[in-house]
Amino acid sequence: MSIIKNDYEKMNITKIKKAKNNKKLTVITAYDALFAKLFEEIADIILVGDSLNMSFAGENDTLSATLEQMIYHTKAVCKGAKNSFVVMDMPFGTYNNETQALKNAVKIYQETNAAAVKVEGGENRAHIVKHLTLNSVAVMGHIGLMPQYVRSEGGYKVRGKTKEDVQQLISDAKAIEEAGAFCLVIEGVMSEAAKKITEAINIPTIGIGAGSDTDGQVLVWSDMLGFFEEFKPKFVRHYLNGAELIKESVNQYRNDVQNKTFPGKEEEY
Ligand SMILES: Nc1nc(=O)c2c([nH]1)NC[C@@H]1CN(c3ccc(C(=O)N[C@@H](CCC(=O)O)C(=O)O)cc3)CN21
Ligand SMILES: CC(C)C(=O)C(=O)O
Ligand SMILES: [Mg+2]
Repeated sequence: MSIIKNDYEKMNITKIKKAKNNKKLTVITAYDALFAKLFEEIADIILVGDSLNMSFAGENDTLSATLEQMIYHTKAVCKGAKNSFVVMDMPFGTYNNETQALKNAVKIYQETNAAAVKVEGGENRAHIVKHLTLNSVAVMGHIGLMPQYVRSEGGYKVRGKTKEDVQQLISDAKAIEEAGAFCLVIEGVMSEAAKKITEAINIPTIGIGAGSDTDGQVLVWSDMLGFFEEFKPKFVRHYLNGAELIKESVNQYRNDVQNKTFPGKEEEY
């Protein structure tokens, strides 16, 4: 434990809100119990992102992730990180209207220990966020580049490049705050715009590809640890050469098997 220097404290909504203009929030994704346990006492929030559809399931985008799959992974993450504030992404198509969104959010609360859900959308979806928060569901918003819109938008596009778009993003952020969200992810937004959005609202913003002026940062665990070799957008920093280290180790294992040095005497019964 001694090598990990941190001031970990168990998170709750009140503490997260107080982090605005205070301590930067560190958010990381997790998809299973083993990794969730490793992140538990370091990250402020663990996100079970629908990015798992790409980095876990090998699909090309997040759209085919199902509610059942997300619940399965969220259960595993909550088991591994019992003390963490866990947020689950509501997958594409599970919050198209108020009634459907609430029904699915209640199912998430009934079947997992997630503390909150995350939904993508700005002004256009604020009424859905409002319906959830009015019914006691804690909601993290997500604006800017919204991966669940990739097919309808025809790609991933960095936002906030024009005055008009910056104004739209600020309106989106305000609408989501007004709807009762406790926190807001800003993804793929020009840094200057993300700064303006952060200044325009009173709930903490969590950036990914949105510069350093948000109230926190989020990264996908397999990106930042270098396990997802094909995915290296500009905003990812590799803190570990995961893929390289794993391939070297498995290669070593194969060599040991082939030259019969594994198992050794001390590994036998
Ligand atoms: N593993 C993983 N990490 C993520 O960060 C992530 C996912 N999956 N899945 C869901 C979304 C998809 N994300 C993406 C996907 C592609 C780009 C991308 O192509 N970015 C371009 C910039 C595009 C532009 O300039 O308009 C890049 O080259 O960085 C960015 C974010 C972020 N999210
Ligand atoms: C990248 C984060 C914000 C996310 O939504 C995900 O992991 O699905
Ligand atoms: Mg997501």
